[in-house]
Amino acid sequence: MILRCLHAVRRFIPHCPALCRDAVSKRSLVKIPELLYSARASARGLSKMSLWPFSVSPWDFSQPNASWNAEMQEVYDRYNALCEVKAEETEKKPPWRKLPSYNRSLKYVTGGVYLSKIIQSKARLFTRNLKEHGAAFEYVVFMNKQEKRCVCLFQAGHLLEGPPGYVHGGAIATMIDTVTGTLAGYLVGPVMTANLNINYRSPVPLGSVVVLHGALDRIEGKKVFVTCRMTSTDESKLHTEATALFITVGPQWNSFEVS
Ligand SMILES: CCCCCCCCCCCCCC(=O)SCCNC(=O)CCNC(=O)[C@H](O)C(C)(C)COP(=O)(O)OP(=O)(O)OC[C@H]1O[C@@H](n2cnc3c(N)ncnc32)[C@H](O)[C@@H]1OP(=O)(O)O
Repeated sequence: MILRCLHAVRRFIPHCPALCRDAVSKRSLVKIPELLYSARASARGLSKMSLWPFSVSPWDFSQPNASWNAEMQEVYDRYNALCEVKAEETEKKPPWRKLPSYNRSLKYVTGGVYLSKIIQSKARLFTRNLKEHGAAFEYVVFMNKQEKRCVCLFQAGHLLEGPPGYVHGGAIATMIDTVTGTLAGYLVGPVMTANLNINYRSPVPLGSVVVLHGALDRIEGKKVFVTCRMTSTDESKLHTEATALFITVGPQWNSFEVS
């Protein structure tokens, strides 16, 4: 009976969040304790989590979940606490802000006049296209707009293997592109990656937690230069260094053609 109701609700909510999709499967009943665990894991996260399966608000993938290991949770708590610290007495907003993360970054951008509606509706952000927690990219970005920098906590899941036991270089590049692109986009609006240069210094063990430190280098007209370092959580070990160039793209972005 419950499942029939859930199916009926689903039919009338075409774009319900992942949780709602989960809720209509029998497996979802197994996932409910996991959600409650997540909620307990972060009391702060609880206020922002949607435990109500029929919510039409988009699912925020950067909330703590049961797949996070103790290190990920500990570093998250540390940065999350900064989001409530005001810079000065006179400062209204704290300098740090946790960014939400959805599985469509720009749901209503057409992506091109010839992109079919089916492709559009099925399109998902590359780093957020798995329902299984912890399998691939578990990450959360904290932004400091005043200092024009951000940090990203990244726990690399088992599906990101490259060399045995270590994270694939392409997965690392994906995270660097995501973090630097998010920073550039946050500061100047829509951008496209024009150039990404990466030096891999030491391999990242699968399942480990690392921190990506993104910083604005400079802006020259349409060009936005960003640097990124990937380190261990205590910053004692450098895994990767990178520079990225983004080009600001205006409203014409909507009219890109897909050949
Ligand atoms: C708030 C935000 C939240 C976001 C959440 C989402 C998270 C996800 C974030 C994920 C993020 C993922 C993001 C992704 O993955 S984006 C996907 C990967 N990137 C692409 O597919 C981009 C493909 N390329 C292009 O579309 C164009 O070439 C672009 C748009 C990049 C430039 O266009 P165009 O070619 O028409 O350029 P222009 O004529 O206006 O030139 C302007 C200036 O730029 C200089 N230039 C150009 N190219 C290069 C180059 N390669 N090296 C050095 N310089 C270069 C150029 O010389 C000129 O300089 P100047 O003569 O003025 O000095």
